[in-house]
Amino acid sequence: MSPPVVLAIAATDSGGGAGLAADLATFAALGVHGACVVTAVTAQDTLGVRAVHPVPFDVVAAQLDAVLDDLDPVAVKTGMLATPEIVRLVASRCAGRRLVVDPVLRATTGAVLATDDVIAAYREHLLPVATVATPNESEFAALGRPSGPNIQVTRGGDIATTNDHGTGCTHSSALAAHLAHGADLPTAAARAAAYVSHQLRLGKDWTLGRGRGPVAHIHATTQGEIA
Ligand SMILES: Nc1ncnc2c1ncn2[C@@H]1O[C@H](COP(=O)(O)OP(=O)(O)OP(=O)(O)O)[C@@H](O)[C@H]1O
Ligand SMILES: Cc1ncc(COP(=O)(O)O)c(N)n1
Repeated sequence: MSPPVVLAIAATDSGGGAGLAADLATFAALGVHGACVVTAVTAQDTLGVRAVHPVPFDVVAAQLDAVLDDLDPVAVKTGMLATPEIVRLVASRCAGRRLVVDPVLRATTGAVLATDDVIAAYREHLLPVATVATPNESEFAALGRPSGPNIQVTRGGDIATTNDHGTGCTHSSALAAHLAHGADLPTAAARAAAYVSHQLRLGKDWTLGRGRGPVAHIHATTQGEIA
């Protein structure tokens, strides 16, 4: 049987920890086929963001058309959306699907990834059509503390690790993957939290880069079989 298709609409992270790298690795780990629409290219590593280059709007729209026309994703997750025009496009084209919105406004390392007009577009256009939105505390505050059953504020957890770059991306992608498999929202949320804490535990002693390392997205036993 074919796997469900899940679409990630987000930005690249050259360090491979956050954004689309985290999204596609999580999709692979959880048995869904991942499609991706690139909204921006970031020059980034475990220490910080050096540059952000938004993809032109018509190229983002063309990627989205291609995926929606041909692959009919059962669930969509959004990460960094870069411009208010992209936020509005995603809201109009993805409303009605299982839509997980992770409002990426700032990197853990401090860089601002969304301007005020992007935040306003989230509030007006994207949050109202989300199946679930997963801001962390500071994103929740920046969005004006929106209320509603579809707002699930994320709050870190009890695993002590500095290898947590891309945790929010990983969590929202896991949520979308479980929704695509047919889980209801409470079940998908519980499974996503369990996946993230399990993978954070597996990667907590890794030393990749000099800053905040990535989550170990793929189960450790596969490493033993390959190496
Ligand atoms: N240290 C941890 N131990 C266990 N679970 C965690 C931990 N950190 C995060 N999680 C899980 O991942 C979810 C998302 O984490 P968090 O709230 O830190 O996201 P975030 O701040 O958006 O992350 P990022 O800044 O990487 O995008 C949490 O709700 C929780 O389920
Ligand atoms: C392309 C991209 N998307 C999302 C994040 C947020 O992840 P984090 O908060 O872990 O830095 C990021 N840093 N870069």
